[in-house]
Amino acid sequence: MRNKAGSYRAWLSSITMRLTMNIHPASASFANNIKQKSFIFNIASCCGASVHLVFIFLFVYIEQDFLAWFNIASVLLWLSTLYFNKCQQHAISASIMCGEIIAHAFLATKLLGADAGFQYYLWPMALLIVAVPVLPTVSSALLGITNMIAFGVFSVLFSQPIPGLAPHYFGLYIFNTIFASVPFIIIAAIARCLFENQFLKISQLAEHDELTKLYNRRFAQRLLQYYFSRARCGTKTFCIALVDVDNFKKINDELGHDMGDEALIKISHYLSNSLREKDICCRWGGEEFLFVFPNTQIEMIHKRLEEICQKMPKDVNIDQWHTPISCSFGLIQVQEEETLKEAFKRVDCLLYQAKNNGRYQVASDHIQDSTRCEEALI
Ligand SMILES: Nc1nc2c(ncn2[C@@H]2O[C@H](COP(=O)(O)OP(=O)(O)OP(=O)(O)O)[C@@H](O)[C@H]2O)c(=O)[nH]1
Repeated sequence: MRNKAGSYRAWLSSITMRLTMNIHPASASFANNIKQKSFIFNIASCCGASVHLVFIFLFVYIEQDFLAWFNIASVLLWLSTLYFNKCQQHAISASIMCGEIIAHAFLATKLLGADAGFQYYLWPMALLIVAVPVLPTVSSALLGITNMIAFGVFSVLFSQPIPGLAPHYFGLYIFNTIFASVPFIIIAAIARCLFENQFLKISQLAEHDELTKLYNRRFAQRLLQYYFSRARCGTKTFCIALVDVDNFKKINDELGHDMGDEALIKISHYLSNSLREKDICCRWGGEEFLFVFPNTQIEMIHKRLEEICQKMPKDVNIDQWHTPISCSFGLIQVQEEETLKEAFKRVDCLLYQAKNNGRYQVASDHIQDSTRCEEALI
């Protein structure tokens, strides 16, 4: 019972933490976020100020002087939000916009009736406040709900048409529904684009190695799981190769770690550029790389790797380093029913054998047999 209450409290506190969480200024995405918020809010400020400017003429035309004067103040308020956007005070901007929209919807529906449709502006405002993270999640959700409650209340409270306005209702309704729905769609589309963009950037960061820009080990593991599950169905054969730079420690020791990094970048470029488009090159860790060759037979890949291996000392040149740069390769064709662990044991074993036999060569189960290789490990 106590355990249940404890886990409930932990769940509640984790939810509360998430809901009230703000982006920390030290976060890498902070600068990017600020730019995107400013972009959306500047669009909102400009749209808001322009629509309210049009309202002034509209209210003069239908002889609603009080609303026309009110809208002069509204235009100034919306323009003032541009200043707050510039100062990165988006929460203040959002509060001003929200307050103005609620007050405007209240006055316009009270004086002109809900049939004029001025309450529809509460919808895009609710979307803006909830979709763009300028306020903590709880506060923005509460403001969004407030907008929706206001929409319902105004629609019901002021549902009686105002007798003198009957000829204007159709025009006002069309005008308001268009001018309220266009920002709604624009905000939703921008939020979607930004979300997709961020997601892409985060995936790039999560799947790529910082130094070489190749796919990293996390990605490689997911990729292998995918190919192993396909291979288990018996239709698709694939090969994997483990590649290790020979005597890399010497480069680090003699030229320093920074030059070692430079060398790793050049080696990774050479290796990845030597593969076909459908093959995948990942940095497995340190000076080790993993190749995945989908839907391929080992005979062909073996020849290809021999070529890559042979050409490497000529094609990879590092300043101040006159010893030829080379790699050793272990290559296997993954067998049906073989597990990832078993396949890695085999390929690792072949790489070990290539190293043991003098480096700068390809050891493959197409030529070597893996029993001999396992013996070499003992
Ligand atoms: N500069 C740099 N060095 C790295 C990086 N990752 C691993 N290393 C270095 O790579 C070297 C690997 O050394 P070893 O495992 O002894 O292998 P090796 O010298 O290449 O010798 P063999 O593999 O036996 O041919 C170590 O000196 C690591 O510090 C990196 O990201 N940058």
